[in-house]
Amino acid sequence: MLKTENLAVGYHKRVVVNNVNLEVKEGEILAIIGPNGVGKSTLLKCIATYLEPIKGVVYLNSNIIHRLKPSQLAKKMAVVLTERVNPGNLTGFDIIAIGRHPYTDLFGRLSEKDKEIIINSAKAVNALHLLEKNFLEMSDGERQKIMIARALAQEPKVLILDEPTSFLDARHKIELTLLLRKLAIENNLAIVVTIHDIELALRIADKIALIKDGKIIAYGHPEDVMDKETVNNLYNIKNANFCKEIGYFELKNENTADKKVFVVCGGGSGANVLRYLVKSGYKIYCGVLHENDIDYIVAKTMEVEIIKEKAYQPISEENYIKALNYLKMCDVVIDTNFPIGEMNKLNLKLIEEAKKSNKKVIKFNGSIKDLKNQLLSKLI
Ligand SMILES: Nc1ncnc2c1ncn2[C@@H]1O[C@H](COP(=O)(O)OP(=O)(O)OP(=O)(O)O)[C@@H](O)[C@H]1O
Repeated sequence: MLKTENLAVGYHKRVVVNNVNLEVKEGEILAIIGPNGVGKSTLLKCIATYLEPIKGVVYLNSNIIHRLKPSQLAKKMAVVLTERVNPGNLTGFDIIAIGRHPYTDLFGRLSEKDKEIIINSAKAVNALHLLEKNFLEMSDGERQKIMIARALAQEPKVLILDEPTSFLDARHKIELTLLLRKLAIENNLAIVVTIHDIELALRIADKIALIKDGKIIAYGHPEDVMDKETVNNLYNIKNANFCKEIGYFELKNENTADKKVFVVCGGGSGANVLRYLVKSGYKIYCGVLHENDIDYIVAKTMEVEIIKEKAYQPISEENYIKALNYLKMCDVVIDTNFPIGEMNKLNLKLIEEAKKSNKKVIKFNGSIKDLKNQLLSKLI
């Protein structure tokens, strides 16, 4: 459907992104990701024909897109840019109606069919209630919906969006990304979108292109492309790690509080405790964790000291001894109500050992507030 071939984009012959070879088909979402200023919008503007390529070609089906007449292109491609627009005293309906311009007569008169399409476009983005509302009186999320409805009213095959989530709160971000997914599937649209939120990108995109240093450094299915090294390298991240399995960032465990905490966890009982401790700067040691355990994945992403056990294997005596040595080094032990089964009953023994040797043991009751107070009282 839409394809770039050896494309170089930029301004006044200064190349910003070189050698771009991307493709997006009907029903697919391609997300373009990268740090500020790398050229995501420039690439998008070239694909949308607002900029001529410095080199290479953009194809829409088999047509060279920059050779299509604007009137031909408007029926095939719609573009939603980031810039906040000030259209004057227009309602939601009026703005969406602009999307019908490629189809209306010289005087811009709307037919009954045009009106029906405008209403259906508003419906598709859940914005029927905004048709009568003045655009200038809408919230950012409402405006974004209307701008997308305007694009839909063009009845395009390709939808190009530049940072559509940038002004939106968490709920509207999720709503909008789900909407894009729905549009790709139900309207069979090919969607190209730049997006800063890589956690959302991972969840909605079929393909992802990562831009850095003037080129595409990775391209493919997000699940394949976005591993810790690639994402950390993309953003030069030093104090956090991207977790491929879960698709989000965790802060790294850096010992700034000069206190060592031993956490016995498993099956997710420790994830929030670990997050709190990392934020607070404690040096963290974990008991033995199975390598397929959710707490293992979280702790590993944080670069916490862990003793790893093979999946589905009972904890070995050797690992138990290692854990005991860690435990001795720590100022306090946290028991997170981890699940105790045959596989990890030695972790329970660790808690007993800690109590026997008069270590300070905190039983986590689910409240981080209580944990904080107990830590403060036990560690002073
Ligand atoms: N109209 C222009 N003329 C000349 N240079 C420009 C123009 N617009 C952008 N640039 C430059 O091109 C480079 C890429 O900018 P672009 O806006 O494409 O980056 P971006 O990846 O979209 O950034 P952001 O994430 O901050 O939106 C930057 O160095 C920018 O200064």
